[in-house]
Amino acid sequence: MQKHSVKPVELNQEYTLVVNSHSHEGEGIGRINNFAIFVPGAIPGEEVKVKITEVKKSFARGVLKEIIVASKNRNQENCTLIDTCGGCSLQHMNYDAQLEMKKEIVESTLKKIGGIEIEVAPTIGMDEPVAYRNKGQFHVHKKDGQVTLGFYNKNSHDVMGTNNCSLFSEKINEIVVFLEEILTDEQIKVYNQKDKTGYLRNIVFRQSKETNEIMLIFVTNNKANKLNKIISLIEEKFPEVTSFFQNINPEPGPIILGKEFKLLKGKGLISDKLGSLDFAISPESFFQVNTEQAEKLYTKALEYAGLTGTETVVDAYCGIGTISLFMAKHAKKVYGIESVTRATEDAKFNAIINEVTNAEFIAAKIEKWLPKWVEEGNSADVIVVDPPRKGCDQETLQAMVEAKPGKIIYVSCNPSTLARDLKFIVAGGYEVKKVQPVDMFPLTSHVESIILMTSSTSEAKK
Ligand SMILES: C[S@@+](CC[C@H](N)C(=O)[O-])C[C@H]1O[C@@H](n2cnc3c(N)ncnc32)[C@H](O)[C@@H]1O
Repeated sequence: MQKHSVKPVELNQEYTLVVNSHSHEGEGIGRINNFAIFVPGAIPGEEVKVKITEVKKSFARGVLKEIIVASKNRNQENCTLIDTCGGCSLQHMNYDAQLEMKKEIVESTLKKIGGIEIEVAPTIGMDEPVAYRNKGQFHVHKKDGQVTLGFYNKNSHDVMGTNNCSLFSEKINEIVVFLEEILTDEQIKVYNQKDKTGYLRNIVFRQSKETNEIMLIFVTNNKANKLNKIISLIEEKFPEVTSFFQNINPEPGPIILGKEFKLLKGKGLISDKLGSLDFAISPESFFQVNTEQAEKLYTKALEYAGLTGTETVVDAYCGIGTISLFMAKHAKKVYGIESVTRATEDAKFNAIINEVTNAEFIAAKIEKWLPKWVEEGNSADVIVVDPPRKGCDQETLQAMVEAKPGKIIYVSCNPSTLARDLKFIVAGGYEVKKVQPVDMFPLTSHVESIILMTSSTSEAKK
């Protein structure tokens, strides 16, 4: 980006500009005298009036005041909270345009950070991108005696009610309203972010798409259990809530869940289905938030692996064993490696309920386990990695290329760390063959991708 000694825009002034590109967060970008202005909510092709809210050395940011010429990709029916909620940054665009933008984000990030130029496949979208979230994390807030469950405002930590959020099922929205009523009536002390006092901090929901059963997790500031009355009232009205947990989080920071979970009532697990496989999920285990799209993602992983029944597969960062079990029925042996012990236990249980006997799950950090496993002379035909947003550690990447599998499949929810890691793997003797974005998070700028890499050396296992 070019640096300007005299900025062509001034704070709080209004300007008219044409938007001609977008950022990786989906904000529109227009230029004044070649000085980039980022405008959330503006779409490439639009002419807009903006008010400048921030001026930096090489760019500025503005709020959209008026759309002078609208894009044909502008969505006309938006959520009533579009101007305040920080949740759905792409909801002002129609769905096809969102999918196209995500493809472009992946393509340009791979090129810019990874130096990889490749044709990216069109993003796999949903038939109907609504009510897709199987997990919701709501902040609990009290003002003038009234309790609200909601999300942070766009530009602050003020909590705003969700007003029937379309990302969740009707049932979750009904329970949210009911909880707001009973928490207000029962005078439950709500945690105050500012002075760090109070009891109830967050309420987390998980819902099974297959069975509709719901798990509720009450996040509290201390170990006291003041929730029994609330639980009885919910149980009476909503029999689909089958597990009630307390999670204790005394830490003052922004992380929602603490380390300790206590089952207060119910089964303690919810069950869901992906393809023909059943999965049991504990409150602390990772499970993709969009069940319908997760199934498409894992089906793609299986297609890329091209298994014939003779292969050894390593599924690194395996969670509750989703990808491992998708692969196990078509491979000789699968190793699933996961750092959260409880998730590994879920994975072992999931192998049993699906009658899979050739998958072994190991509770370990992959950056410790894989180098040792390779050093002991082991090798795999296919290595799948599906790391958290920060991507893979150097030790993992190094061990992966040293293991010389015929195929590496990389599943990622962060194009930037993906691009960084692919660059390393390419330097280690691999070629990027296929890049497939999958829309796991419709209406937001987040994008999941799956990448197939094959070895470009003859030493690797075919
Ligand atoms: C994006 S999730 C993917 C889980 C699984 N593949 C799925 O699709 O459900 C990443 C997983 O990696 C686990 N994890 C994080 N750091 C790890 C590490 N250093 N070694 C092994 N697993 C790790 C997390 O607990 C989480 O379950």
